[in-house]
Amino acid sequence: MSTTNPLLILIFSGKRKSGKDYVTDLIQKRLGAEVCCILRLSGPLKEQYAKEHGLDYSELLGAGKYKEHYRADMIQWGERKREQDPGFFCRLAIREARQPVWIISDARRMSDLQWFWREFPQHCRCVRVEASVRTRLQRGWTFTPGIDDAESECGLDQGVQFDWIINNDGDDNVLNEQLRGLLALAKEKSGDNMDQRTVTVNG
Ligand SMILES: Nc1ncnc2c1ncn2[C@@H]1O[C@H](COP(=O)(O)OP(=O)(O)O)[C@@H](O)[C@H]1O
Ligand SMILES: C[C@@](O)(CCOP(=O)(O)OP(=O)(O)O)CC(=O)O
Repeated sequence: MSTTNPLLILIFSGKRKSGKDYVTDLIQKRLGAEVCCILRLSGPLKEQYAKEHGLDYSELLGAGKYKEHYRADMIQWGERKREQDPGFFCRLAIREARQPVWIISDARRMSDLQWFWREFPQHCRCVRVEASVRTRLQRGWTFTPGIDDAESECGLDQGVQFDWIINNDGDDNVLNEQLRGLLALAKEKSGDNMDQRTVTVNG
């Protein structure tokens, strides 16, 4: 499989409603869509799951009850797929990425991190988005047994050396201040030599 070689891969994880989408959207706005793309591992997962089960993919992408109705089964289905092929969703997620900076907005499992580190050892950085339970509750989160205490939500709670931990409880000023280092690195990398950015992904 041929793809375009990234210069930086920012791999984001965090609990539900910690603000991963909010923070990654903000970073993409700062860098511009030609420089930075947002890739979701859950995108191809939902697409394949919908195909195999005769479901509505666009409804699964939404934030409504439809996705929640299928979430537990989707998690289990995705885990079975990953057991057979740990890179399955990672490869699908990056297939159309052309920008120099990639944001993976929803890493959940060690196998996802390991796949990226193995394929792109020079380019990966891990970022954790954190928000308090109180903030997450205000954003509409409710604890769901079988989901919030399972690997899908807790798989990266331990054992990862994060390059940045972003606290997302405050206002945009607090957030912007914490993103300075990360944005500076992305600008530095994407300003680097952008030649020879074609690579073959095997795993
Ligand atoms: N710093 C913030 N300021 C204002 N609203 C935020 C902030 N972070 C997240 N939100 C809001 O909280 C909700 C959950 O955030 P989201 O990014 O979807 O979380 P996650 O992707 O981690 O589940 C969204 O409605 C989002 O707009
Ligand atoms: C089956 C999932 O991929 C569903 C993920 O759906 P979203 O990516 O929409 O996640 P939330 O922000 O938590 O609502 C989870 C997994 O185990 O891979």
